[in-house]
Amino acid sequence: MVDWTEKYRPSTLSEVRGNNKARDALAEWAKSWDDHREAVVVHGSPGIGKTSAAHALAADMGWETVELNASDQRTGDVIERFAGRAAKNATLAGSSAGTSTRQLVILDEADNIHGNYDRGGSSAVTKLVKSSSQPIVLIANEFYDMSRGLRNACQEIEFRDVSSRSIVPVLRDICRKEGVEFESAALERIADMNSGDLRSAVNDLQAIAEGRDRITEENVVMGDRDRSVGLFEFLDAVLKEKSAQEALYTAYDVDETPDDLTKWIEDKVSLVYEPDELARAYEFLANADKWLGRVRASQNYSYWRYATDNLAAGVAASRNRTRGGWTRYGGAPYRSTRDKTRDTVVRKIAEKGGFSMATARREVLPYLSALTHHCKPRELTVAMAAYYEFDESHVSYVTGSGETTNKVQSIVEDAEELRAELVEEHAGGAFAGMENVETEPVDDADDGGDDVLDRDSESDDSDSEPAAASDDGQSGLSDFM
Ligand SMILES: Nc1ncnc2c1ncn2[C@@H]1O[C@H](COP(=O)(O)OP(=O)(O)OP(=O)(O)O)[C@@H](O)[C@H]1O
Repeated sequence: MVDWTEKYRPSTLSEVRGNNKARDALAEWAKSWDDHREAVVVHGSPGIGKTSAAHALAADMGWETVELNASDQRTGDVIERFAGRAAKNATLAGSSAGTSTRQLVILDEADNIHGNYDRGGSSAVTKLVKSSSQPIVLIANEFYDMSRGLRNACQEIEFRDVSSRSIVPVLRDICRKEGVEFESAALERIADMNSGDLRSAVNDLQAIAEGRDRITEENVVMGDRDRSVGLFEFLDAVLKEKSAQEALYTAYDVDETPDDLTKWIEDKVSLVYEPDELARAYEFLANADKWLGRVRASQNYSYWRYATDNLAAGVAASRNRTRGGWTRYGGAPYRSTRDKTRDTVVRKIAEKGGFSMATARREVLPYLSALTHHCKPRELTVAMAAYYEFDESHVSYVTGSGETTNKVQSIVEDAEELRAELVEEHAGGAFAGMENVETEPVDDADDGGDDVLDRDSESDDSDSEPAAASDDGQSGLSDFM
């Protein structure tokens, strides 16, 4: 059981489907590199073949590759040394072999440099790009998230989402190689469902084909998706009962984020799986962790999809057989203090706004973080803390500031005052109403002691059902400024 997106990664540019023009431009860039010596940015949505194209290009040109991931490296300094060394090695190798072997430097997540590098990272990369003695391909989702200096220093090639028409032949080739029969309509449907993202189309195909030697259009249709699923039903689906495809769909119906689902599966899989199954499952979990890491580094939540593919379909496909019976799954998996703080913050946001946990986490939290980065503007940070009743640890989590700073403490104090004033002013009104909504203790995440969740308490677990918003629960921070 191997990951088909890896197994069928294009090995030459001609196997990269769709984007013919962009592909030709990339080949042309490489062939003429000696004349212009510029780096190139390849940008476009996740899963459409940018990284594959860079590797395939190197293979076609007979170049070595060095891959750097922007979010892995702490400082621009590291890149400079790393790429400098790569360049030097290449020169040495080239001169000793009497040929000019090139090393293609592939810098992934180039749109994510300022966020994750220490100060100066972006300019260090720009400097590297300008002075490199080796060709560099930068990969990015968002061209305009790169600094202007960096953009100006590079050629630019855009990859567009891959059309269904181009996705279908990729799926067809894989089916033939895997000996899976198919109805054309089934492959067309998979292509359509994945709107331009080849990685997720291939993942879907693998989940659907698991345990089948023929796939029909009917197999592709999602069942009843309009229900919510509890954690233990999800664990049973993945670890014991369901096909890879059904396990994947079940994962979409649990109101938990992929980080939490991954932790649950990691924690419980060994209660059910035998050693050979476990070994395969851990590989998929490692993949899921990789995608979660990319979400954290880039705040690009489209990667969640790939994490879910791995943690649900991949882990389910790692089983040799289905199992029945009842499993004592026990308590919630270990979570760090930071995880618990995050969960409390997300829950408070979900409750105040009437959002699902996933929406609070994916859409609202990043937005609040961006608005109040390092507690600026202060007034807005105070208003936010008042509205959501955040304490110091919550404010510092959201704003990315140190918890014990006087700044955070004084913000929380002011927030408490503001809240008291507003409650008084609006006595009987919306704010006071919210006060009532909040009286029930909804979160036990911060005390660390009683996280234990068992089957009996699952149904009254307040996690999955955020309290309804009060009348104007969605009215926004500006109302309190
Ligand atoms: N254009 C394509 N032709 C053939 N296969 C593709 C193509 N695009 C993606 N794939 C499949 O999807 C997988 C992921 O592609 P790749 O890593 O190149 O995407 P990407 O655009 O670099 O995405 P990301 O920005 O998420 O890294 C490949 O291993 C391959 O299986």
